[in-house]
Amino acid sequence: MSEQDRSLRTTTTSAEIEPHVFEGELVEDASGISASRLWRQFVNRWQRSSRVPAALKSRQAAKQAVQDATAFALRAPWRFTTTAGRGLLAAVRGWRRWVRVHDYREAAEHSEKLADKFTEIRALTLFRWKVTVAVTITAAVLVAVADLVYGSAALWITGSCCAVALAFLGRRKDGSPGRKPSLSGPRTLAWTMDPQLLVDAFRDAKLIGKDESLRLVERAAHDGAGWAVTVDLPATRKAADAIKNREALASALAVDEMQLIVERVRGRGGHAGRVFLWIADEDPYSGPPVRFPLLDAKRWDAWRPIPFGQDARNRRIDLQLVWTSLVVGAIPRQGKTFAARLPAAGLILDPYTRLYVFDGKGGKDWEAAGAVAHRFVCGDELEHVETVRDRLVELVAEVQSRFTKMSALDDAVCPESKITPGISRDPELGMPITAVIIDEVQVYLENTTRQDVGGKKTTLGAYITDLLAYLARKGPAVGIVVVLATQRPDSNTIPPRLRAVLGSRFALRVMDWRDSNIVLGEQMNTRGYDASGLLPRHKGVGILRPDSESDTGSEFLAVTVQTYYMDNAEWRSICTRGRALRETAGTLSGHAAGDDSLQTVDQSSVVQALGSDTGATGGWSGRESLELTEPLASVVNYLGGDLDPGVREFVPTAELTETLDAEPSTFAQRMGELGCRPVRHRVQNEDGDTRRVRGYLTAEIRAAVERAANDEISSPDDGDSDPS
Ligand SMILES: Nc1ncnc2c1ncn2[C@@H]1O[C@H](COP(=O)(O)OP(=O)(O)OP(=O)(O)O)[C@@H](O)[C@H]1O
Repeated sequence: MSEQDRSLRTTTTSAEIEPHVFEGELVEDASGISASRLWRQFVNRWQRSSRVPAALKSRQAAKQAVQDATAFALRAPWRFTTTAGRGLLAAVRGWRRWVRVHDYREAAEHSEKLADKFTEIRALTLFRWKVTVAVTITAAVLVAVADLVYGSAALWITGSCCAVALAFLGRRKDGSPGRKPSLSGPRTLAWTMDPQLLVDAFRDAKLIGKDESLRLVERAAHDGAGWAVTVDLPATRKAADAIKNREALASALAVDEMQLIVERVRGRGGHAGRVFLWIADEDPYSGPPVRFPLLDAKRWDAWRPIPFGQDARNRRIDLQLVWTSLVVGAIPRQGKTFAARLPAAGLILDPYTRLYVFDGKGGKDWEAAGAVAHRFVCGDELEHVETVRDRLVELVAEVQSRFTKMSALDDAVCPESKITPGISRDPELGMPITAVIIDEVQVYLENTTRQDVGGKKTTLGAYITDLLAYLARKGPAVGIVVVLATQRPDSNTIPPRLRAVLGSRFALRVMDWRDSNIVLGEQMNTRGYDASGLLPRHKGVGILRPDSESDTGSEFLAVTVQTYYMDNAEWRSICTRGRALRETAGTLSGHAAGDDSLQTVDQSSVVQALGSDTGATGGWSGRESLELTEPLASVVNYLGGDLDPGVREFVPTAELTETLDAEPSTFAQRMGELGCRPVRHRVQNEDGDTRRVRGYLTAEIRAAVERAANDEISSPDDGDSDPS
């Protein structure tokens, strides 16, 4: 058989056999394979199992685990203690929130119903305190009993259980590393429940130091439309500073400063460090205007304080007019005219009162007063300004004649050389309470028409200023009341010589603190009273500084007042009523009675009166025309004739600062800049004792004025610049 045949056969054979060969697996010997296979399977599963701890999966991991376990064991006591401590803190905090009914209170605060819920909250707080005390006592008794029965083991077990529970409570949770930051909720009233917050607020406002605290004289209580609390400051702190820093305190308490009233508690039960706080629930001046109470009065007595407005706590604020004068200052449209018409209305309703009404605006605002006024001028033309001047000259002459008349009166009728209600109503004496009411007084004070007064050249405006200053200074004793309103309360419009003698001040909103100080008095902004901070929407709201010298001098330095509201129709009806009252009493006179004739007046005696008092002519006070700088101008104005050589040698600093209402250190500094140095001088008091006081020699003041005349003193700026 050939090679080819063999190959063909093989091919053929294999082709024949192939269909009978099946797929198969090569199987090793069974006994040798299974043990190693099982081990590998086990190792495989052990390594991959998530249930087997990593530390047991490799030798290296086990070593690391042992190291970690050792470290953990060493750190465990410390960690347990801190965790339990954290738990204790959390527990105390939780208990505090619970016992103070925090959740309920917050809900009430959010819905602004805290005031309504106050009693409920207080009752619940008390109840929870009782529960706390009961639980504490019970727990203590149980532990004591357990200790007696089972020995100290019971204490250890209880302590351990508590520690574990606290540790559990204080454990760190993912995403809560330590204290949770919280969004601040309304903190406005939180202090009412927690006095500590009040202490914090005083600290934040820098009214007390870090280590100082407050003493709560009375717990916070809801009073009217706000919360009231009385506190005692630490011994080194003054209530006046709290009043001064009202804004900072308002910020610390998270309220608008308009809502916060800070008052010093005076008189019985009060002292220099006792502060009364009242926080209004909402803007106290946002409500509707309050009706003027005298609208319903048939008549009024000018000697009685006249209702003027309400403070934030809705307390009525009255204005005493007899013995004093009033200036109202504000930017336009804030309620100046409306405010000035309130005292005018009170005076109109007294038929024994005589009125001089001058309206520099010339509108309808005062028109109705023409029916009742003894003298009435409405307009800003030169003829009007001249008429105002003539009427004031007439009145100055009358003041002189009243003094003469009063000096001749019997002691029984006139005991104190001051007008009395009896004198003012006696038709035979002819000395009724006489009010000079001038709206937009700047129209008259700023008139620059040249005027010759007693041979001295001056302006019409300056002359009117002198006349008004005389009336405001000398007039109150004989029943003259000056009420001025101006929309330009700057130092050029109301010169210091006039400003210094105006007793009561009312500042509605003004442009800045300087203007506010011009109306309210020097340094008033640094004492916490700044009318530039009043809001434009608060029409008729202003800061009232009543005359501290008047007999009814109030206990507060100044107060924010919302004036009563009297619309034009009501004002007209008051004027009509005033006229009817005068007709009945037979006191209708002058313009209202159709008599506008000018009285003949001895001009030279008027000039002389002004010269010896306000200094329009001659005398040392006449040096005001030099445009003296402050405070020299006010000093010269105040001392007047006392500055003449040989009259008065020395004037105490305290007298000047008190009279001029100046801050002593600033006053001394400015006087020093003007070359006046204080000296110590012996003065005799009323008891005849002598003592040494600081003050100024009038010769020094004269010298400073002389230097001003010689232009040795720089600027004539008499602005109320405030160092603050
Ligand atoms: N007590 C008040 N309560 C509410 N609104 C008031 C009060 N007083 C005045 N107003 C309102 O303020 C507005 C301005 O008042 P007023 O005319 O007295 O301002 P003014 O300061 O005299 O303005 P001007 O300088 O232009 O004369 C008035 O229209 C009045 O409605």
